[in-house]
Amino acid sequence: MLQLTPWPEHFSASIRVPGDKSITHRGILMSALANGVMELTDWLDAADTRASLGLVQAIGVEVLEDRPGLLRLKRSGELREPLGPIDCGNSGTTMRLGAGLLNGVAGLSVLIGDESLSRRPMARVADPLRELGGVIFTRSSGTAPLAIVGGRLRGGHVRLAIASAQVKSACLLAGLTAEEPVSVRELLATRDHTERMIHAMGGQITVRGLEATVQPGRLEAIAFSVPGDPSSAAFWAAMAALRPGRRVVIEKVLLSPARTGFFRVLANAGATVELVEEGTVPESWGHIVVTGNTLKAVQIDAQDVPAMVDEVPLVALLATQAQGMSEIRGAEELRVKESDRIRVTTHILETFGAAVQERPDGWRIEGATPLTGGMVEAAQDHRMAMLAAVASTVTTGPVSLSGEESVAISYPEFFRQFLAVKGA
Ligand SMILES: O=C(O)C1=C[C@@H](OP(=O)(O)O)[C@@H](O)[C@H](O)C1
Ligand SMILES: C=C(OP(=O)(O)O)C(=O)O
Repeated sequence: MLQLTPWPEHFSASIRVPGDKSITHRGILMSALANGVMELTDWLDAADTRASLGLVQAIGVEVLEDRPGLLRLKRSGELREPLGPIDCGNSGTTMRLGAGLLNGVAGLSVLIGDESLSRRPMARVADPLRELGGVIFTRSSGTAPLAIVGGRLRGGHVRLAIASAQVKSACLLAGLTAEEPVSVRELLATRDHTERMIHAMGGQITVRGLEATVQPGRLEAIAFSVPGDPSSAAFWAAMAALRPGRRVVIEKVLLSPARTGFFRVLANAGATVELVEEGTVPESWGHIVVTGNTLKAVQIDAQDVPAMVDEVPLVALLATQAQGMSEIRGAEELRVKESDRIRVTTHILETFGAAVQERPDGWRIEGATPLTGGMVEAAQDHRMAMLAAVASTVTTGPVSLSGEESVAISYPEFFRQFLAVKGA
């Protein structure tokens, strides 16, 4: 249990956040489909990406170097059938992208996960892979464990019924080892790191609007530096935006438009937000400066969600400090993340005294309301733990937070940095 005491009204900080989780996962997983040595500098070393590392090691990828700041991986020979079940831990990305990748491994692969991951929907990935000819089983509830009989995928065309970069990516990775090309049509544009990385690694991929088509073929390994994760940067940006007179600079962050929706919402709410591009490899990256001003209410709907899906709970927190009625709709996907993030966010914000009306797909939130503090639980969800910590920077009283160790999933150094910035 962590005791978080109230913060000063104003502060100014410069922060470096860990490497992007989505890009690190893809770099690790795609090393299994490549010739040569894959080299990731500034990779995210956290529990979720370690699950992906375990997965590729189980099928024959060799770790040449694994140290802070540098990961070097090489596929040795043909991919081999894993000896036992592969534990994806808490990581949906490992399980779903892994389900696609393992179609290219002859034999049986079984994917298991922790209690939270074992509750999350996997039929969404098993169904389209089956449509492409894959042989894949889930429990009758459509959840993990997953069993994949590899080497059978034909290829073809699938149309996805939900907006999910993980499901799209699973189909594209499966397509690289299929007999025929795979085309995936998505519902709304989601993060396109997989498409970009296939292209950068010499794969044949075309993207037209919402449809991506990949040709089967081996990739070539690449070396690149992973920019900071905008979903981790969002916690610092929110802390600054919550009060006039606060300012943060976040260095070397991924600025891909498919990931920066939250920063656009901050600007619409009245914060001063600058995204300054400094490079374009492996994708646009640069620094972000956020200065707090008086906030006004925001309106979010389904179209806005994919570019900020993991940041939506922070929008709810901001709405409690914004003048007027904010409405967040079309975010029902949050209910099937590591926790039911709509319910847990409501619980945290209500405990602190906010005026929150929960809906099936989001919230109506009336602001601005003073937040008191109190005792909250992160529901073993890293993003809920960090949400509560960000909220504690504007509460009048202390916050007791349990489940704070969950930050090891995506941002192990979060609380160390948080206390350092506060000067505690
Ligand atoms: O593709 C990815 O790397 C991710 C996609 C999103 O999930 P969905 O595909 O379920 O929307 C996101 O919530 C997750 O943290 C990472
Ligand atoms: C939803 C998340 O990750 P995953 O789906 O990979 O567990 C997240 O990091 O917020």
